[in-house]
Amino acid sequence: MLPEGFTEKYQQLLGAEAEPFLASFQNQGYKGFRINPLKPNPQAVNLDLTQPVPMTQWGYYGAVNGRQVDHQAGYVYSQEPSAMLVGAVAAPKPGERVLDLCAAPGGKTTHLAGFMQQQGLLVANEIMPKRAKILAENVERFGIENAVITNETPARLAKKFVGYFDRILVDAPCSGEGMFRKDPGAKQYWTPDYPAACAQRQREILTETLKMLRPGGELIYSTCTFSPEEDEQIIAWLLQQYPLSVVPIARQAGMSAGRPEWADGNPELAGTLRLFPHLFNGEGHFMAKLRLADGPVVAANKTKKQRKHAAPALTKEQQSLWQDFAKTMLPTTSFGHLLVHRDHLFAQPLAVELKGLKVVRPGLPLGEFKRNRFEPAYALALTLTAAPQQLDLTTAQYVKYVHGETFTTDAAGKGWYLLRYQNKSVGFGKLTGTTMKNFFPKGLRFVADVAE
Ligand SMILES: C[S@@+](CC[C@H](N)C(=O)[O-])C[C@H]1O[C@@H](n2cnc3c(N)ncnc32)[C@H](O)[C@@H]1O
Repeated sequence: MLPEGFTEKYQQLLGAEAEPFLASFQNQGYKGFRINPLKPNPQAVNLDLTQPVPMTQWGYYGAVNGRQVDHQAGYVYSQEPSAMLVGAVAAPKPGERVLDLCAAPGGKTTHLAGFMQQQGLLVANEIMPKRAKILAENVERFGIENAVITNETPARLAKKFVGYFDRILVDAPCSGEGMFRKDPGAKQYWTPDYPAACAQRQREILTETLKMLRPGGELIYSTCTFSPEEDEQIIAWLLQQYPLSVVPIARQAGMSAGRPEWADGNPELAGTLRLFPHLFNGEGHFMAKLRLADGPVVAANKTKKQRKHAAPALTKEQQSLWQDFAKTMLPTTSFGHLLVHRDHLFAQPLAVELKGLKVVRPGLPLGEFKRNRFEPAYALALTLTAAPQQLDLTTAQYVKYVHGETFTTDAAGKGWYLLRYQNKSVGFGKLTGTTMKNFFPKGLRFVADVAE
């Protein structure tokens, strides 16, 4: 059942089209997934790749099994098909400075990273601590090297990153009307006043966002709701408040233009994109792309520019432990800016000043210094395609590994091994004699489903 007031609202807005629109809520939704272009042979997955999602380079219709190696090794991300168009519209270029402001659980972040090809800086932020942790796990799984993950409010980020980003995605918290079919729980919050309350929060978020966008940069705004208050009316407000212009989004069959008449009539609004579930094989979504005019940075007086950043140096001992590991285990030893935080070693793609911010991960985790040894991070393993010392696991060994068990092997060497299964890097192990010690992260252990 749809919430009271919802049906009447859309009957009024959509007229004759309301009937098929409302009827679509009775149908089953669509499942989708994206393959990961950051991995070698991204197509090498045990999934059907015959039904691509239109306009998305790496998106397909179908369901992912979270207990199989394709998921564990970060070859796939399960994502609702309409949501994939947001990343496709944002399409950052390698080398850009990109902010994904409302990023958890990471559907768009992982998509943006695919475009960036490990080059430039991707700051993925999430305000809710628990969700930020899930975001970090997905970034890790996807093997993303150039991401910094923060757990901040937009206002606090805006103080640090004045006019800094080339591209910002605001996948805004919204009334979620487009998810009523996929997630019936989303209906419970809806009242006729809810969209206006969400719109107020969206304007607050966007006010901070604009301070962080460089002149000439692009803002991508998206919601998973149909409500004009949170969609066209937000874009109309942005166009009134700031020197922004709409970059029209190309449409394919089943995709609809934004409705200027649902806001202030500004014809530019027709360049935004709507996805309706009765016209497109996916859930409800709205997205817009806006360009900030060249000129001064939009910023409040009290904000500070990013300062030159001196990363905390490694001690001599740390340097030698890291170099010993890198020399024997890594194909390259150039990892951007190295920094140590509480005995953990990270590589930052660009030197970024994060002092005072709640940081979940300041760059790619490389490992941890423990007494007189270095223990490599799981995240590092998932970025590697090969290592001088590596072992192809049998199915039985893989099952044991992701379950957290040791296993025996007759491999000849000793010490760290990059473990691989079905040609995918799945983690690190450490060989002593014939026993491979398990370094699969405790919190991620699972019972693998290896039945094909
Ligand atoms: C639509 S979801 C993001 C989905 C994500 N982009 C993805 O593709 O996986 C919106 C996010 O905004 C966060 N959020 C809620 N209130 C916020 C606020 N005031 N400022 C910034 N983010 C907020 C929510 O916790 C939520 O994770």
